[in-house]
Amino acid sequence: MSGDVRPGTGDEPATGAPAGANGTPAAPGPVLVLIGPPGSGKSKLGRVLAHALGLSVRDTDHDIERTAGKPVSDIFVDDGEPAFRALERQAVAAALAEHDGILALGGGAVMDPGTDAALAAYAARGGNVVFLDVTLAVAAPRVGMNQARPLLLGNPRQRWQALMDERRPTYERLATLRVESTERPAAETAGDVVAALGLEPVTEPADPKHLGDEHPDAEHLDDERPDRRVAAGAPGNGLGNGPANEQEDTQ
Ligand SMILES: Nc1ncnc2c1ncn2[C@@H]1O[C@H](COP(=O)(O)OP(=O)(O)O)[C@@H](O)[C@H]1O
Ligand SMILES: O=C(O)C1=C[C@@H](OP(=O)(O)O)[C@@H](O)[C@H](O)C1
Ligand SMILES: [Mg+2]
Repeated sequence: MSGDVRPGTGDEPATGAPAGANGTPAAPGPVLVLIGPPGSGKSKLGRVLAHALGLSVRDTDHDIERTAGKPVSDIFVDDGEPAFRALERQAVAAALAEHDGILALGGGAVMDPGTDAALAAYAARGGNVVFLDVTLAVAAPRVGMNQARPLLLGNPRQRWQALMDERRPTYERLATLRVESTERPAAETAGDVVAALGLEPVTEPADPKHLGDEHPDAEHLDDERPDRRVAAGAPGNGLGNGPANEQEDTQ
């Protein structure tokens, strides 16, 4: 296990509230929310966790792209970052209110004061805010020169570190659980999250439609086709493993 639970929450039930099916908090909202910088693996872990737990996954970047009808990178170029952040604020609020599975946020979402407050309230009512912590050395090859991350264009390593330095205090303050996203396979990191929160993996593969595959832009947004993304469950934790999990993301 690499990670820690925020002091004061470690002795409580995984969801901090009487649990429903597979850790679903009694209070409305996602089973868990993934936060962290670009390349920490929020989008990927979201899908792996959802598949392993038999839950649906929602990624606010995908919601924003669907609303805007274009990729995040185009929103930044055509409309500017403030317009993207406004869409993101709405997308996160809607997802926190509506979604009851796994929720992956964009890396900068937590810096919006309204989103910050909404996540703090979600955690206060027993929600799980999972900070995927990662070093520049691990994140840099993952994000690379990917044009889909407009904030990293120019000098990706310098930009990434500057963003992380600015955001780390917020990630740490909001997190109820911090897990290190290292060079291990994503399924192992997901296993840490599952174990720390006391969630129950399913043994049968989840229906692909629960993995975001129905998203109209899924092919563009995410070239990991869910039905071939997660291989056979790893012994003991029901999580997929291996090369099928290591394909390239765009967000
Ligand atoms: N644990 C991991 N091991 C190897 N590659 C990973 C891991 N987690 C994510 N990746 C890869 O890194 C890239 C960025 O991951 P992604 O989930 O999009 O990060 P985020 O949503 O946090 O920006 C993707 O190509 C993804 O497949
Ligand atoms: O860090 C950020 O401000 C951003 C991160 C991206 O999401 P990922 O963290 O999933 O890459 C995406 O929301 C947008 O490019 C802005
Ligand atoms: Mg992402």
